Amino acid sequence: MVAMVERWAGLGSAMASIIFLWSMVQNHVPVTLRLYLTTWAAKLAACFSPYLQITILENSAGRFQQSEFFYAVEAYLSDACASRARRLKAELGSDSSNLQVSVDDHEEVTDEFSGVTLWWYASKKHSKGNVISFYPGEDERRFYQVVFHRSHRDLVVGSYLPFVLAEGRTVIVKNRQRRLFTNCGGRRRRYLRNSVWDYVKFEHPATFDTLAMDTDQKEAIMDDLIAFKDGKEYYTKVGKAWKRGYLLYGPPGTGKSTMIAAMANFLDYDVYDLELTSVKNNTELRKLFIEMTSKSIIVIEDIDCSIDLTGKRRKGKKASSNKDSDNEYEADPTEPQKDDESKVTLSGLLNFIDGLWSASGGERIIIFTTNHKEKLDPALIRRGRMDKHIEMSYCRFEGFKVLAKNYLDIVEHVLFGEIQQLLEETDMSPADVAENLMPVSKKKKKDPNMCLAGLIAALKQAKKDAVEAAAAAKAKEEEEAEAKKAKEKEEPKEDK
Ligand SMILES: Nc1ncnc2c1ncn2[C@@H]1O[C@H](COP(=O)(O)OP(=O)(O)OP(=O)(O)O)[C@@H](O)[C@H]1O
Repeated sequence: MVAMVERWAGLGSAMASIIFLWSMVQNHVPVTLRLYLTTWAAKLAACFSPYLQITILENSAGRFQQSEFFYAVEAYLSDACASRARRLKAELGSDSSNLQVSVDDHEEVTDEFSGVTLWWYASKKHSKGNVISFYPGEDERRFYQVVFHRSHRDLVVGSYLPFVLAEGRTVIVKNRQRRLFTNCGGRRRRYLRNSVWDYVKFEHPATFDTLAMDTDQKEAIMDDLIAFKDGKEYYTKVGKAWKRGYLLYGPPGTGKSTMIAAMANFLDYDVYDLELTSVKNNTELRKLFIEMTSKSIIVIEDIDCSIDLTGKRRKGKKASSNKDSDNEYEADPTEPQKDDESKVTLSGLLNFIDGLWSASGGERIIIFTTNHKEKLDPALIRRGRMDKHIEMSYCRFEGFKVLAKNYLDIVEHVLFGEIQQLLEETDMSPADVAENLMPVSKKKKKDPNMCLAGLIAALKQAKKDAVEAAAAAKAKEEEEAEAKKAKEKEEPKEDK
């Protein structure tokens, strides 16, 4: 042991002499030659070094996929080694009271495995060349490196790294903080995060229990989701990409967005809210798809408003916040019209839904929502693309009972009979029913009688309005028929 120490001390003084000489020489050597010598010195040092290093990049497959191994390492180090690091970063965990502390970038930490010491460190690399950059930018790739003695190579590759992967996965599941991604966030924020997506924590509380819907329909959807989630082997066996499409259609306020949140909570998936009107062209769309992770739900709301079914994207903003006019877009007259190559097209969208890109990563659900199913191109919603079409409809008694439990904590009431009768005769959305069950004052909150009486009044009013609207429509129809008849009578006279 002493001899070994002496040998290392000798080596240390030799190194000190070399460094001293090098500092003297480099002032008199041209820059190009200096770079050349530095590169060779690094290569030489690597050859003689008794240590090996393994790099784990954040992006694998040429940047197209985020590496699961990288995130497993990140989670493992945070959990197992963070206590030994000097510089840490802290973030809020899955519930806001849960603080997650992890190792900061450019920090080195040690780990022990079967009596062997390993050194980990995190850094960033510039994609164009070998320059290590310490500033956030679009072309930076994060990576972890583990350094160990070459005699432990088999142990590290065969046992340690698989151990890190398994432990990291467990930590990820434990700390999983689901995210709601959007492509509408500020460009600057996305740039700083080095991603085309911006995100916030996904916190929607909806579940299938709180969803007002026919019980059988609800159970069928949950069964379908479970079959999908557990279906990896099945999809591989039949040679299909592991993805599933759902079309949610129905009038405004019937719970399409709520259903998406319930699905995400049920499956424990992230949600990507894709706003097509903010996507410049098919190339940008491809980039967005590539950067989505697996175990995610991709949502395109009001699909009939985003894509012109002749294949061209509509431009401009929503004309009004009025639900009934949600499908209308006004062209911006100040903006010059661009040619088709600079737009997202229907065929571009279809390519990414069922093209090769959609298969990378797997375990993805794609959901379209619309208030007007009949306006959609059959190609867009055919089975295989949108595998399941789910109608979200007006509130009936079964749905109402769920809302009464959610909002008033009651499962029975003397007024339920009258409400059931009215709900069968009137089309009212669950959103409107829920609105009537919401407390408007402290007093009303304590009194379900008042809420239910208010709902009965609203249902009666809605029924009356519907009868009047139907009578007015009928009268108009009759008037038009009369006018047509009168015109037909007059026309032969004129001919004479
Ligand atoms: N089926 C439902 N079950 C429980 N709550 C519902 C349901 N439908 C609507 N709601 C309530 O109404 C609100 C609006 O519903 P939601 O946004 O899900 O409707 P939507 O069908 O997506 O509407 P739009 O077509 O206008 O986007 C929700 O926040 C929720 O509180």
